[in-house]
Amino acid sequence: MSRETLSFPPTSIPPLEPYLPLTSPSPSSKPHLTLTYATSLDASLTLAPGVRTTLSGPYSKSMTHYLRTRHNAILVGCTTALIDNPALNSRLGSITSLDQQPRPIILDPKGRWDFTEDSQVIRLAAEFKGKGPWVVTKRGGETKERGELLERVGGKFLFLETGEDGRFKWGDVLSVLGEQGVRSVMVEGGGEVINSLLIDPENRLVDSVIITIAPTWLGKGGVVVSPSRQQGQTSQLKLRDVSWQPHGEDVVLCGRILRS
Ligand SMILES: NC(=O)C1=CN([C@@H]2O[C@H](COP(=O)(O)OP(=O)(O)OC[C@H]3O[C@@H](n4cnc5c(N)ncnc54)[C@H](OP(=O)(O)O)[C@@H]3O)[C@@H](O)[C@H]2O)C=CC1
Ligand SMILES: Nc1nc(O)c(N)c(N[C@@H]2O[C@H](COP(=O)(O)O)[C@@H](O)[C@H]2O)n1
Repeated sequence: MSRETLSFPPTSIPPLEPYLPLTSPSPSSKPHLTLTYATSLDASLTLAPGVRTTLSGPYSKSMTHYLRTRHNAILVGCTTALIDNPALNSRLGSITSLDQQPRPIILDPKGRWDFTEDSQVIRLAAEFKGKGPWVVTKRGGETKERGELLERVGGKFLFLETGEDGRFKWGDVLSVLGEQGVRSVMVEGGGEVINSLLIDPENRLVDSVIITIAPTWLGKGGVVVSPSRQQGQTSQLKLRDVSWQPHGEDVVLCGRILRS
């Protein structure tokens, strides 16, 4: 149960601002995509598959909750939804209206996320402490009962086709969210989601990255951010416009992907 109340100091906002979505974006453009996650010094998101690991300290955690208020939507893969049972809302004490909460989006092509009314994200939506989730699935990935539960809390299923690899194209995901009025998406993870976005061949999907680096090594065997190199790839995937900010004992790295 998440009953905490967080605060983020206004003085910490200006360094993040250049990497955040515009407050009045053009409705015709692709939604702004911010890739944001917490990592260990050895690029792990979690100690082992199937495990939730806390990496962010209290200051960077508050920053994440501020970022959540600055995006229309927050997206995770269904394994993260299954393992973490996340809240996916913002617990900043300054929030006064549901409009300030991001829309949780779960990528779940096969309907593996077995949510019930006790799932955190559903419960919080029922209590108006977060928005009802949108579950992006393939036809057949939905059930009537789950559809009704989503509707009761203001969520819904969105349907997309997958490719032969069983995956949605990221461009299609962003298009369907754009059609629903979403102008900015904060992608939190997990590993597969992040790595697949980073191997997008033209690097046109990710607008900015905001990464919390915790002063810890998790060791081998975790879920790691390390995108597969494309066949014949010799260039590095680099960031530009980089800035670093300390948040307690963590360091927050902001940047934009350098396009070759
Ligand atoms: N430190 C941090 O900041 C964060 C840590 N985490 C951690 O990450 C771990 C989970 O990561 P991981 O195991 O890699 O799983 P993910 O959360 O990335 O989910 C992967 C699943 O999501 C679905 N999916 C992902 N991309 C697509 C796509 N393009 N099209 C269709 N479906 C897609 C697939 O479901 P299917 O297989 O059913 O097709 C896939 O197996 C957890 O332990 C969690 O705690 C998560 C977020 C942030
Ligand atoms: N920023 C950040 N730091 C960590 O240490 C984390 N483990 C995560 N995980 C992500 O946050 C979600 C949990 O959110 P709630 O607190 O339940 O709202 C989790 O599902 C990951 O996406 N993030």
